[in-house]
Amino acid sequence: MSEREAIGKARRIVVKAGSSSLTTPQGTIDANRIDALVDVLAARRADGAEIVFVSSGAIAAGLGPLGLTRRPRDLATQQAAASVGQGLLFARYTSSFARYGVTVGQVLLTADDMIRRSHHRNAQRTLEQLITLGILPIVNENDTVATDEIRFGDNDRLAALVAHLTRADAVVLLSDVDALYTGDPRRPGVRRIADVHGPADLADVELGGSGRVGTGGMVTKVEAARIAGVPVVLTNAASAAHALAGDEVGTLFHPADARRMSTRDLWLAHATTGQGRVTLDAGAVDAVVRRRKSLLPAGVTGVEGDFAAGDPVDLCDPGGRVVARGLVHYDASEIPELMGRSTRWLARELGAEYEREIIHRDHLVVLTEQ
Ligand SMILES: Nc1ncnc2c1ncn2[C@@H]1O[C@H](COP(=O)(O)OP(=O)(O)O)[C@@H](O)[C@H]1O
Ligand SMILES: N[C@@H](CCC(=O)OP(=O)(O)O)C(=O)O
Repeated sequence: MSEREAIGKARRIVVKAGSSSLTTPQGTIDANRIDALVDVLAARRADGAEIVFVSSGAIAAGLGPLGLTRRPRDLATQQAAASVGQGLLFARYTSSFARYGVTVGQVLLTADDMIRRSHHRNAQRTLEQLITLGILPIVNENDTVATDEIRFGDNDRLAALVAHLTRADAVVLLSDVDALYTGDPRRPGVRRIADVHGPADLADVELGGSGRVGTGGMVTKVEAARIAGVPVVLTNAASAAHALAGDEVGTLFHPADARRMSTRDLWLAHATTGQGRVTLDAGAVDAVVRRRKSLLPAGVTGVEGDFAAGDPVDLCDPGGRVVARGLVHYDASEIPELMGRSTRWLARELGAEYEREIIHRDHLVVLTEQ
């Protein structure tokens, strides 16, 4: 069975729709296009598939009601727009799916829900239970409380992580462009790419930025496809039915072997940015990279940046190359005093709470093999 055929027969599918496919240029929900997409999802569901729908559009749908004509730059206004828009969007989905007797459940995730083990299991359980109960989950980032530091920012990678969480068989990304092209399709002379098997197929592709209301453009879609671990089809909302049927539309990204990484590690590696850098001596690099140990204060030789405990930070070898990323247990300002010290010394001199690692191995992902 070809991968296209497998998508046509997939049991569980994550479908993600971008803001531009769901909202009008005036910053309101586009009821007609939402209904048309719901028609397609309901039909595939009636065919026996379990659909998990990742819907963007909260910020874009909140612009009109807030009297804004373009996506705001500042976080507080984005949060306000998302708060208004998410409610409107979900109300529309509720009534649109009700036409088919389908009940929908809203799942708003924060990045923390992917990394903290307890939250991660919780999100997984919630999604699984919704599906078991025959409810169609509609997922978005909880933009109203997300902050710039720890935030997915784009729903393409969120969709890939949801595919891992729900053990989906395929992902369909619906955008305002019908496929990946060799360059920005707003420019002449570009060619559609039908299949992507690996990085070599992308070597000459110019991955441009987003459209008017989207986030991330092609870069985040390619990244999502890389980490999904299952076939990913990229096309536009008008071709959704064909994509779900396994027809030759859009671009098919064939899966790489990403299944071996946990969702949490994938998130750390691909969906976070280091908020600072911690430099390791050679022994610590070996411990962290090769032996997969926690990072102890004794192996740290330098610290840069202004991060807080819980933030993702990059770990660098003595030459300055990033070798791992992890969630740090200390504020940046605390580390100079701990550097080079044994945990026993720290516990004796500073108190028992300083006996802990700089980064625990469970909160650490290696980014390069040594
Ligand atoms: N190589 C490319 N192939 C296809 N589209 C591209 C490419 N480079 C940039 N783009 C742009 O990416 C946009 C889609 O990304 P985005 O606006 O983030 O969409 P969405 O809201 O659906 O997530 C398209 O409108 C297109 O103009
Ligand atoms: N969570 C945000 C969407 C962010 C995003 O990825 O947007 P898009 O590129 O349109 O899929 C929102 O609902 O506005």
